[in-house]
Amino acid sequence: MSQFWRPGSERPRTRLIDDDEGGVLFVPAPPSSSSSSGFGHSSLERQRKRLPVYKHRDAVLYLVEHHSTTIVVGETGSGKTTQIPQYLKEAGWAEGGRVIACTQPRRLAVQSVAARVAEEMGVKLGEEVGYTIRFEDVTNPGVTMIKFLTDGVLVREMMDDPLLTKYSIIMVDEAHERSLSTDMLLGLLKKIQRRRPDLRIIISSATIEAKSMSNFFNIRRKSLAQDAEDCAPNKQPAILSVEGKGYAVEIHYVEEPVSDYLQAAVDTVLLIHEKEPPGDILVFLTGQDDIDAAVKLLTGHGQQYGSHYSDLLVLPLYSGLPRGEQDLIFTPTPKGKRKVVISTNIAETSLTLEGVAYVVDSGFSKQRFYNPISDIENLVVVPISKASARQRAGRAGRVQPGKCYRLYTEEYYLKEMSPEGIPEMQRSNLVSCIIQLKALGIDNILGFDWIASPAPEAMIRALEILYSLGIIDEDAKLTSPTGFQVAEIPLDPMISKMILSANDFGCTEEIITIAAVLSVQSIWVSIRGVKKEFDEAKLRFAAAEGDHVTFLNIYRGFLQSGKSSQWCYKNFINYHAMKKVVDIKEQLHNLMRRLGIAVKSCDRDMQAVRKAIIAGFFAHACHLEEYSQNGMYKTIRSSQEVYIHPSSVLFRVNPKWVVYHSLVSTDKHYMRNVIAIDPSWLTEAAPHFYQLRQPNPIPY
Ligand SMILES: Nc1ncnc2c1ncn2[C@@H]1O[C@H](COP(=O)(O)OP(=O)(O)OP(=O)(O)O)[C@@H](O)[C@H]1O
Repeated sequence: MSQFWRPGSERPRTRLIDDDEGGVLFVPAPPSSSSSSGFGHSSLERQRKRLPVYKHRDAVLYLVEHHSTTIVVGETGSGKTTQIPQYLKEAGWAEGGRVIACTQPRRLAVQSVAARVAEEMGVKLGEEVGYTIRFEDVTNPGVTMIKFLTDGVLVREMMDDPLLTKYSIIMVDEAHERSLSTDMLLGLLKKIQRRRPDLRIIISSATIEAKSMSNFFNIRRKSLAQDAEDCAPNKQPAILSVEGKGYAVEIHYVEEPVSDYLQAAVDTVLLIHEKEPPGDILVFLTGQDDIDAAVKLLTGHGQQYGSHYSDLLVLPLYSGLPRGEQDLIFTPTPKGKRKVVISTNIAETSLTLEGVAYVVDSGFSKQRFYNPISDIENLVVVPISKASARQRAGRAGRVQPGKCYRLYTEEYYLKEMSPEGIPEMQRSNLVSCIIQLKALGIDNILGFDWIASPAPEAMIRALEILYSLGIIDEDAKLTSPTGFQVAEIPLDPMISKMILSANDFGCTEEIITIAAVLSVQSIWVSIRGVKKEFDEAKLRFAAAEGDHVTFLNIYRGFLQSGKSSQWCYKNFINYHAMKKVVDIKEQLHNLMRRLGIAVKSCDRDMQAVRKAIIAGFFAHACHLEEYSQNGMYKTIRSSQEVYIHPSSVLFRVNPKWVVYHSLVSTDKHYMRNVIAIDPSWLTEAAPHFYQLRQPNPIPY
């Protein structure tokens, strides 16, 4: 603790938010504002007019009218996301049944921003303002004028409507995040623009490199005369810089690098609580493990040191957290309490948490890195970029002045931190992305107009996997019907292939249940301090075949209980997750109907179920090392050392042959959701794959 600056304990080295050249971008705070919720429409109207973007309303509308693409760069909290869609609606861009779309990389942001805009417009969410995320559509076709959605959902919509004809304007928000779907979307939108001169695109962010984005969208004109004839807008992108920001955010840096960012974050929270005036705290850590540890330390502190610290209301936030628990971060902080939200970078962009006055930034995040040689995706803790650091600081100062405590030195920030992160496209498994592009008729994936090209090795590996699954043929074209059907299912291609194969084994009913469970993060609720009871509850459902069959037992139990929340509570099962499973299953049912596949049950023939799982996941087969004392397996495909995850019902059971759903890597590679198999089923399901991959036959 002593090695870093203590807030309030000595004179802080304070910087106002500065740009990379050290110039001060601080703009005096507007007159004090009140919080929104519970306030009347006119108060919200006043708040809207105080936002920096309001002064640029006419400029936004002018540029959008006259340019195919407009790039809007404006400080965090300046009002881009919530205001621009409303200006466009007011200017008539949603008339005649047209819709204004605004995409976000994250589901949580989609939901919260849509709710805010509906509130500002005084309408019910799901009517004039709605949102769509995977498996959740809160819109009313024909009524919804402003629609928030994830960029992934918009790409998927193109399968039914390749030119996205219902949209007059598509605003790609937080484009700096460069998620896989954002990059795909940008390339696709550029293609659509050529066919739809009426479509307008807005790219917005606080931290985007506007010039390179503008170069990407700079479509060469046919000729000025031709343009005039087409009444086409100017194809050269316009760049609008929204000057000004909401409230001041003081940035504090540590004097010396910290050796343990988790402990430093906890200490900083305690010091803020001790020394600083009321205001909630938002802490950025890397993942669930870190977050759980910090929650434990902070709540433990409260119990140990009494009333002052027990004023802290500590809440975790990560994508795997059930919806009900995520929603707690938006509820007003009870009087006399200070909320501490400990989050992954899920809260880094777009979110406004009303009470937050302090941000603690660890300087790290967890990112996926895919290794195409081993076909393993690792979650790695890496330093964040400057763009992320500025976004994190921007979560303070939205409804009141704020402070951001960076747990790294100013010198590090200025001299060593990279300006932007690596686009997800260049560190991801590309299987899903390739299927989607192929389904949209883009066969030459390498020749696609990427804003940053993906690695050729990852591309080759993805094509190999798709070929082995029978989703593409020798010419790398989608197979019919399998390839086209897989593309229709909004799930990982291996799961989609498993669902389609279930038809051959007469167990589609069971397999779509399993697919639905695999689509929610976790159906268990693990409560600290009751491990024994939790393990006992798990055992009540455990199936010798493995986790997937265990899920079927739980699902059956839930239905037999009449979908009771009490039953869930008693069995440590997450009620919200189970409701979601029922909902997703229903949607998969409808999808099967659309694909002309009858949903049949195999009536507890678990061999059929396991064979269907293998049809999708044969590439994830592993064999227990013969003399292994510690449950070490090797993947058949690349001889990687892997272990069964302790959360699996097969943990310590260690069947000889298994197939897993996914790997998580911490100190070791752990298999999550594991099923025991007979090795002969592998060659039965994928003889081509095992001949190709396995020069020495599998040792039966
Ligand atoms: N849920 C909310 N409650 C209270 N105020 C809100 C809420 N959402 C937005 N605001 C207010 O509107 C302002 C603008 O938010 P908006 O999300 O439009 O900004 P932005 O420029 O898109 O920021 P970012 O780049 O961080 O996403 C916030 O700074 C805040 O003052």
